[in-house]
Amino acid sequence: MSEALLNPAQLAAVHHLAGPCLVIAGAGSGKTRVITQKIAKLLSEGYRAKSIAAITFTNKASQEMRERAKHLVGNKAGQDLLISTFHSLGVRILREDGRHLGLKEQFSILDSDDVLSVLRDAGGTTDAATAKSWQWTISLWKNQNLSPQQALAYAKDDMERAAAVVMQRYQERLTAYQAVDFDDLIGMPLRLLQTNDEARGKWQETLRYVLVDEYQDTNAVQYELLKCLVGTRAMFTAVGDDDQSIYGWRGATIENLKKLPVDFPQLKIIPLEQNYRSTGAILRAANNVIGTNPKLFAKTLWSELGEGDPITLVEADGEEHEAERAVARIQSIIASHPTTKFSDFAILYRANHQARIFEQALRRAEIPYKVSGGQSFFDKTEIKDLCSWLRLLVNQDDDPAFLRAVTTPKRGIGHQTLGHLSEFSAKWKLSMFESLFAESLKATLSSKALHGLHEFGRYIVDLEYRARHAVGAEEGKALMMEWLKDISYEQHLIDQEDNEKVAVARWGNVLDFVDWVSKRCGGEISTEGGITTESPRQSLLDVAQTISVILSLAERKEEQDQVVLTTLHASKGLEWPHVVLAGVNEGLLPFKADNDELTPQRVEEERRLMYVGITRARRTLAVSTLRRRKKNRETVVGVPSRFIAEMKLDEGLVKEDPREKLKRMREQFAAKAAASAEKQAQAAKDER
Ligand SMILES: Nc1ncnc2c1ncn2[C@@H]1O[C@H](COP(=O)(O)OP(=O)(O)OP(=O)(O)O)[C@@H](O)[C@H]1O
Ligand SMILES: [Mg+2]
Repeated sequence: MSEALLNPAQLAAVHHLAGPCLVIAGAGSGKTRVITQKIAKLLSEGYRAKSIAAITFTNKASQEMRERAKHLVGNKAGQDLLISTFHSLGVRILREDGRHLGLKEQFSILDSDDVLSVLRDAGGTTDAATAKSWQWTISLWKNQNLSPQQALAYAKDDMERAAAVVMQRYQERLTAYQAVDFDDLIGMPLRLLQTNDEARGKWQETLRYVLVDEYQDTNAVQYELLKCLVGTRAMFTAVGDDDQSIYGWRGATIENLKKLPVDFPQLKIIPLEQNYRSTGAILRAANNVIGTNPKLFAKTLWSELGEGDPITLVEADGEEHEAERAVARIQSIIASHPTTKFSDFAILYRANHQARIFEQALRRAEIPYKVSGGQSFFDKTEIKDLCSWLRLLVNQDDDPAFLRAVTTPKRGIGHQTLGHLSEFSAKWKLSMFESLFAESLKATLSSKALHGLHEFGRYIVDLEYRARHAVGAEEGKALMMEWLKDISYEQHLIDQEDNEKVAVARWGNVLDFVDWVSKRCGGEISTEGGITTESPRQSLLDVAQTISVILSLAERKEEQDQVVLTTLHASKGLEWPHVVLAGVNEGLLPFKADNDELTPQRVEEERRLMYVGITRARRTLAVSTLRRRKKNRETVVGVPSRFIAEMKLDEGLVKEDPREKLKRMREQFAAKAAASAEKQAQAAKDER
């Protein structure tokens, strides 16, 4: 990549080295590209790699930027660049110079759970909700750079005053533990640089040039830190888009954009107007939506990529139907454009919990995917626990599954016993399960231990028998519930979790899993657009077999070619050729909790989120909305999001006709799968 691939405005931003520079421009206009190119420019101007700091919003974005930089400037220089988030830069400053604040080099960093437990302790409460609300409030204060004393003065009611008092005690405890929380990773370096001339001089000398991506989502403390780092030399470039400011709820403030020209009168502001990412249809929809918000910086964004495909509106009957339609869309696009990869697709949603149904549908279709910026349903501890049992039913020689099942929930079989069993099985080349009933095992184990193991073994054999004969949804479900009761799994979750709410949520996941599995036992009858497909009823063991295969496929595939599932927040800065925006309904996007008020400011931030979502798409965009949706386990009527009307799709819209599309898709996909199987068979033959 060379500078030839920059337009004049981008070039101006890259070449402006005389002072501070702000690139303010819409999505996909090449702001991030300006940053990487500017790094190359700085190196060519004689800046040392170690003296250039580029600050990104997430760790993942840092990694990507480093890769791109290496590509441009070579591995050595690429490695030496200081590319990090504000937080990891903060860690670095504190490790080197935290001693001026009384911090040892090896201080610890508390994660959110640690913070909660310190807060419970400091505030003398066991109530999780109270501790959470303190955590939230204290974090917001810290992001506004308020000390506990200032917070107390600032507190506007009894609740806030209580939080400020807890904040004081919380801070004292952190000092005593030599620990810092995430907010301190910004706040403490700032305090250090503001109060210690030597440290400030050192860091200003070390970092000769600073570049900041996603500037619109910095908070007040980060801005102050940036100011301290660049000092009066003010050698920095910030790039951002006020229309993509989506972290206001976490204390990010658009004020930082307004302050910049005031604090740095010599600031050069460069707008970019050409969008290189999206087709005309997508860009128009994005501009229409964001046009509804009040403007901070006027912007025009145009694209040379042509009108492209119209945007597809999908109206789904419910969440499962929505997921099926998304899967069908992926299959259909791949079938008609054979060079398309799975990694060309992203499914974006507002809230993490929306991922699960998509995961299940993708698994069923054997499409590889990864859940980014959140945990996969199938990676949740409770689901992995249950899957280990199912795997063991299918294949008793699966040692890892055996080990997990025999210890989850705990049944008095200790590590020592299992250690002996493992040695024994290795010696005799048996699986652990096979070893259970070996005569000679008696010699190595106490009769109590042996009894426990035998009991477990017999239970598995019996459960396998019953699973083989539990055919259909009702029987499958009944057997699973019986099994969970036999092993007291719900109690196990309660014992494991201090927090009752979490235990209840985990049990809820278990029930969802039971529903999902038993539905498979029932055989599926799905009717879409007049086509009815029916798969036969199966036994629980058959379904367990399919799940085992799917699980092992998923484990093997640590590959790159995967559909991405991610929240809108985590999708910032990224792009995909094909995007599905899911659950575009009132209540979901804009999001509204039951006792929550949707203020105009909130709607504006949600609208920016919608804008971020639309602008991730390069070639095709499907917006899907639910006619009925689940809310607190009840089904309610789904109202399309106001943002759909704001897209003004009238001319450029197709409504997906499920009947035609589905039929065509199934035929194409089947033909393609058959051709590929044939090719593989031929290749195997040739090899022989
Ligand atoms: N001058 C250019 N010529 C061709 N392609 C470009 C040019 N500038 C940027 N691009 C491409 O356009 C796409 C968007 O660029 P980039 O990600 O830098 O935009 P951005 O402004 O940072 O977007 P976002 O606001 O979403 O973060 C990328 O695929 C990038 O490689
Ligand atoms: Mg970007």
